[in-house]
Amino acid sequence: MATGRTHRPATRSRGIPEATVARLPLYLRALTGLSERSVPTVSSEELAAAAGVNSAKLRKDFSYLGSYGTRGVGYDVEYLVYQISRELGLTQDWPVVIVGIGNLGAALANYGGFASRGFRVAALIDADPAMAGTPVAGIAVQHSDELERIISDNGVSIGVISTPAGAAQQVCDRLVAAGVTSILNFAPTVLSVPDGVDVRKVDLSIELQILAFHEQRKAGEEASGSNAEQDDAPPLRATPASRKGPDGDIPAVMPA
Ligand SMILES: NC(=O)c1ccc[n+]([C@@H]2O[C@H](COP(=O)([O-])OP(=O)(O)OC[C@H]3O[C@@H](n4cnc5c(N)ncnc54)[C@H](O)[C@@H]3O)[C@@H](O)[C@H]2O)c1
Repeated sequence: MATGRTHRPATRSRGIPEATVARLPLYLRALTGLSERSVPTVSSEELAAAAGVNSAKLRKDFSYLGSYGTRGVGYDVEYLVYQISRELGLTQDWPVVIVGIGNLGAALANYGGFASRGFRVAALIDADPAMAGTPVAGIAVQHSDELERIISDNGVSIGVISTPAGAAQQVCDRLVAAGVTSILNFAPTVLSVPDGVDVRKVDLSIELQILAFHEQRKAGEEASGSNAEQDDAPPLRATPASRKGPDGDIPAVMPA
């Protein structure tokens, strides 16, 4: 669900394109489901369907991992889980801090999916002195005066920002100065970071706006279909890629 982009070149150092990296979590989620059902092998078509990705693209993605499957058998589920987890750096524990423990920060802290994917919530930080010591998801909130010490003590490299937009850049600067090199930003603002720091932005309202665009387009197509002669303007239509979800990272539009 993360939108925006990382501040990195399109191809990572080991030669895996960013678009492939962005799909690896989708494969992993599908594979984890198969693993939980003790399914031993899976074909590229089955896995592609489960991940919502085109199967040719899946095979290309897996070739970057050196994983080609066995003809007639498919891919070994457990080995692929291991390979992708290793590639994503999930075979190690990642301590994460969440800054801004309001509605969203508390919901994120309570989300069980982080820990099961190797992300341990090491600390919850908020600027409101009244919140200091308050337990959220079983962790006592700490005051933001402690931010630098917390980052250093816990060896944190990943920070989540869920403060109001006006505070996000300052929080980001402090996180980076304290040693954080990856930031997941929920605040509706663009963050400036130095080279070497990755930022991913999550904005549900942007996702909704994209859906609204498609809804409007569908309604326009219906209207022009039933009353085509009255509509001179060419409607915008989505490219096929924009309908594919994970395959089409940025929905593109072009004149019909
Ligand atoms: N990305 C999304 O899809 C999405 C969805 C919902 C909300 N948001 C955004 O997430 C942010 C939080 O929303 P919310 O509803 O939880 O707000 P909220 O007001 O409930 O919580 C914000 C918290 O941040 C704390 N805070 C303020 N300044 C701080 C600072 N400098 N350092 C540390 N903590 C600080 C406040 O004390 C408060 O507890 C907002 O920017 C909002 O727009 C994004």
